[in-house]
Amino acid sequence: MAGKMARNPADERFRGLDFAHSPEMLRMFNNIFGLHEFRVNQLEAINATILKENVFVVGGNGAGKSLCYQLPACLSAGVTVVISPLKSLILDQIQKLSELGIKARTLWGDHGYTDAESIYEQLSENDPMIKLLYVTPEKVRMSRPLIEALQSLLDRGLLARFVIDEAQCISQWGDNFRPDYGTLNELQQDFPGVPIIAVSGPIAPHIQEDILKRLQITNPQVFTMSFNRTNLKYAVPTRTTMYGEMDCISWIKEHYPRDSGIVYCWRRVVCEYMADSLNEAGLLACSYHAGMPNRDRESAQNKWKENECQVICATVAFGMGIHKPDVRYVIHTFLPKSMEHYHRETGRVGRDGNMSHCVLFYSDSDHGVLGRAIRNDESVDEKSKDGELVNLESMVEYCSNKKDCRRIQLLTYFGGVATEANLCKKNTEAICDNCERDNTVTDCHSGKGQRGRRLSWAV
Ligand SMILES: Nc1ncnc2c1ncn2[C@@H]1O[C@H](COP(=O)(O)OP(=O)(O)OP(=O)(O)O)[C@@H](O)[C@H]1O
Repeated sequence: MAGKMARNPADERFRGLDFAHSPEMLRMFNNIFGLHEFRVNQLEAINATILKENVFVVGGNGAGKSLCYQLPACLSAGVTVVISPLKSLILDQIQKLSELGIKARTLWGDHGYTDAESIYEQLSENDPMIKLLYVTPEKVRMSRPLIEALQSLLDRGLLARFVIDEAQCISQWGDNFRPDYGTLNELQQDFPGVPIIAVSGPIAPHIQEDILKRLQITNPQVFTMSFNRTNLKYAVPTRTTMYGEMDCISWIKEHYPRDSGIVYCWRRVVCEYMADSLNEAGLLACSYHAGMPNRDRESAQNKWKENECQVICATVAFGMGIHKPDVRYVIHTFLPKSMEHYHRETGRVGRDGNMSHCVLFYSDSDHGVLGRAIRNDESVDEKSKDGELVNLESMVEYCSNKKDCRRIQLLTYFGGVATEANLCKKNTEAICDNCERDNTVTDCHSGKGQRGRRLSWAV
């Protein structure tokens, strides 16, 4: 049942601007958010959310998923509670909302007592000014004062909805690094009648199904937003050395000798080796990984954000919650864990809409090395390992496919709606490596993607 819904396009009931809330919603869309045209399925997801449906929104990076709950939050009476995994993501959102004049606050584990007390006080008012309250999953499950404040909001009819952001963290197939996400299905029993909107980054249909099953959301309306980043140019060249430092140096010097970029490395030690190699070659590089003291990590990140350092050589932990608009390239020097990881990691470039590159330096040997690492990982249970190995196979398939359009391969994998405008040939610049070769543009036209599956063109 859930699987079927995950693939279905938005329900027609939620289309259009004929609802009682539409005029005010449109006014806020234009005047507060400064936006003029809804993106694919955005209006439908917003309407369904305002109409108190349980909603699941899935889409690529920068697709505009946040608006699907931020706009309803402004329009609804009461407080929208957003559960988000990372402080950096939370702070980024709150800053953006403050700039728009929307009152958003956060409570996290180490929040100062006075701030927390003032927030609880505001939540106890008859008509709280706070429209969005951001919390971590740990906080919402463990903090007695917060649970009591939410219960009080519920009793007074002021708990507008729960938003589960970064819902891909719930799946055993994806990022199961936050166990408290796994208990969020209890929200429905603890706060009956409060709608839930789950928001996920790029995930394949089988992972959507897994998340819906785990969250046990009653009758969810599923909306898929775009996975296609038309300004990104994908390529998978062969890696010529073990760590790919020479490949990176010559590629960066040829394409972006001065622009901002990210080089993802497999291990912490490789980040440092890569940064040293790039610096020796005359490129300004910093390393960033969890083994560094906080102070050094922050300093590297700030230097990179301020363009004092051009390339950041990091493990994939880097980038979540960092919205630097002018990142021109992301290079992977090893095989990403899954198509989901790859899509998310490459999603960190080109947020300003300008042409940007996603280069994956691949070696056939990566398959065996990563497969062994997964099998030998004692911290992961056998079932999760099986999921990770299946994910890895999809990634290998993508890298080994030298024929089909990369964009189409990605879209097919994510089960997104492909339109004529999604074709590489429609992008004057951002044509993938496979389409640049002779006969492959014809394959794009035939609509054949990965494993020969056909895409449904909505033209
Ligand atoms: N309808 C729209 N028209 C133009 N810009 C939009 C629209 N909706 C959202 N945006 C803009 O797109 C950018 C990305 O939006 P948002 O942060 O909601 O994306 P997201 O899907 O949550 O991505 P991520 O998962 O990467 O955070 C923002 O700058 C936002 O203002």
